[in-house]
Amino acid sequence: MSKQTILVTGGAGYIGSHAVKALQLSGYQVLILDSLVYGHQDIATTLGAELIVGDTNDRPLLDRLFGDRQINAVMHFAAYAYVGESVSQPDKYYRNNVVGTLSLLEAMVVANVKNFVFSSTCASYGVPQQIPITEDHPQAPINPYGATKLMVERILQDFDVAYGLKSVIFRYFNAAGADPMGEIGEDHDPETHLIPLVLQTAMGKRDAITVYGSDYPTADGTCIRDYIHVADLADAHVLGLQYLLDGNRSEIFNLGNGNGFSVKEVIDAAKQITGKPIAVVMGDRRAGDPPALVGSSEKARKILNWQPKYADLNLILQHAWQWHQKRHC
Ligand SMILES: NC(=O)c1ccc[n+]([C@@H]2O[C@H](COP(=O)([O-])OP(=O)(O)OC[C@H]3O[C@@H](n4cnc5c(N)ncnc54)[C@H](O)[C@@H]3O)[C@@H](O)[C@H]2O)c1
Ligand SMILES: O=c1ccn([C@@H]2O[C@H](COP(=O)(O)OP(=O)(O)O[C@H]3O[C@H](CO)[C@@H](O)[C@H](O)[C@H]3O)[C@@H](O)[C@H]2O)c(=O)[nH]1
Repeated sequence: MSKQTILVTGGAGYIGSHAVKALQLSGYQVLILDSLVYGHQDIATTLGAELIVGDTNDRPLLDRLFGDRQINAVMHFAAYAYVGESVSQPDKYYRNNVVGTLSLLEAMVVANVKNFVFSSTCASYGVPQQIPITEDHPQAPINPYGATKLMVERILQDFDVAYGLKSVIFRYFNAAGADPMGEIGEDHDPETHLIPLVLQTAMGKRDAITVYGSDYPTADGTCIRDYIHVADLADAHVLGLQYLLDGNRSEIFNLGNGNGFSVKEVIDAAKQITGKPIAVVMGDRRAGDPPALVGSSEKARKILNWQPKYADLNLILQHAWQWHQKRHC
C-alpha cells in the first residue's frame, strides 16, 4: 500500500517540524507548506521532507496543491503566535490566523479532503476559573492571538456540520524542549519565549532575562505555566491523525503535563541544568498574560492513549540546552 500523504502547514517552524519528524517515523509521506516568514528552509532539508514555499492565504496555490497531490489529511500549524504582538497588531493575527485558515479549509472542502488537525492553544481559555483546566472550561481569551484560535475552533465546528470536515483540535500549553536526538529544536526570530531566552542568557548571548511581572497572585508573584515537551506534542499529533483516519468524530484535547512552574522556578531549574549563572531583571507585566495556566490532559490520555515520555521540566530544559549548545557552537 502506498503511504498516506499529510500536508503540514507551518512544518518548517518549531512544533510543526517536530510533528513532521514524528509523522515520517510513523510511516507517513509529508508535504510541508510554509511561507518561511518565521520558518527555516534548512529544517526541511535536515528532515528530508518536501517543502513548498507558500502561504495559506494564496488560494490558487492551495487549489493547485490539492488538485495535483493525493492529500489524505492536513495538520495545520501555520499561524502567527506572539501573544504580546497580537495585542499591538491584532490585524496581522486575524488576517493570518483566521482568514488564512478559512482559505485553507475552503480549499479542503473543494478538494474533498476531510481530516484536519489543528494547533489551538490554552490562551483561548483566558484567565482560568479553576486549575487544572479541562476542555469544558469556558473560553474567554484575553488577547487577540487566543481569540483567533477560538474563532477557528468555531469555524471547524460549523464546517463539520455543513461539510463533514472532521477535526482534532489540540489546545496546547507551553511547548518547550527540543528533539531528544538533537536534530531539530526551537529557533524563533525574534525569540520571545521564556525557556530559549533563559538559555541564551546562560550562554552569554544576552545580558539578563527580564521577568515579566512579580506581582501576580501566585506563590512567588511570577506567572505559572505548564511546559510540555515538543516531542510529546508531536506524538500526540500522530495519534490524533490516526484517530481521524480511523473514522472517529471531531474532538478537542488539551495537551499539557498538569504541572505548573513559575517563571522564577524555570530560571532556577535552568541554572541547575546549565551550571551557569543567569542574571535576572525584574520587569513590568507583559500585556495579555494570564497569571497561571495549567492543563488537564486526561482526555487525550484516555481517548488517544497519549503517554508523554518527557513530562519533566528538567528533561525539557536538558534537551533544549543540548540543542542550543549545538546550534550556537
Ligand atoms: N509555541 C507554543 O508554545 C504554542 C502553544 C500553543 C499553540 N501554538 C500554536 O502552534 C503552532 C506552531 O507554533 P510554533 O511555536 O511552532 O510557531 P512557529 O512560528 O515556529 O511556526 C509557525 C510556522 O508557520 C509558518 N507560517 C505562518 N503563517 C503562515 C501562512 N499563512 N502560510 C504558511 N506558513 C505560515 C511560519 O513561517 C512558521 O514556520 C501555531 O499555530 C501556534 O499558534 C504554539
Ligand atoms: O522574557 C520573558 C519571556 C516570558 N516571560 C514569561 O514567561 C511565561 C511564558 O512566556 P512565553 O514563553 O512567551 O509563552 P506564552 O506567552 O505563555 O505563550 C506560549 O504559550 C501559549 C500557551 O500558553 C501559546 O499559545 C503561545 O503560542 C506560546 O507562545 C509568561 O508568563 C511570560 O510573561 C518572562 O517573564 N520573560
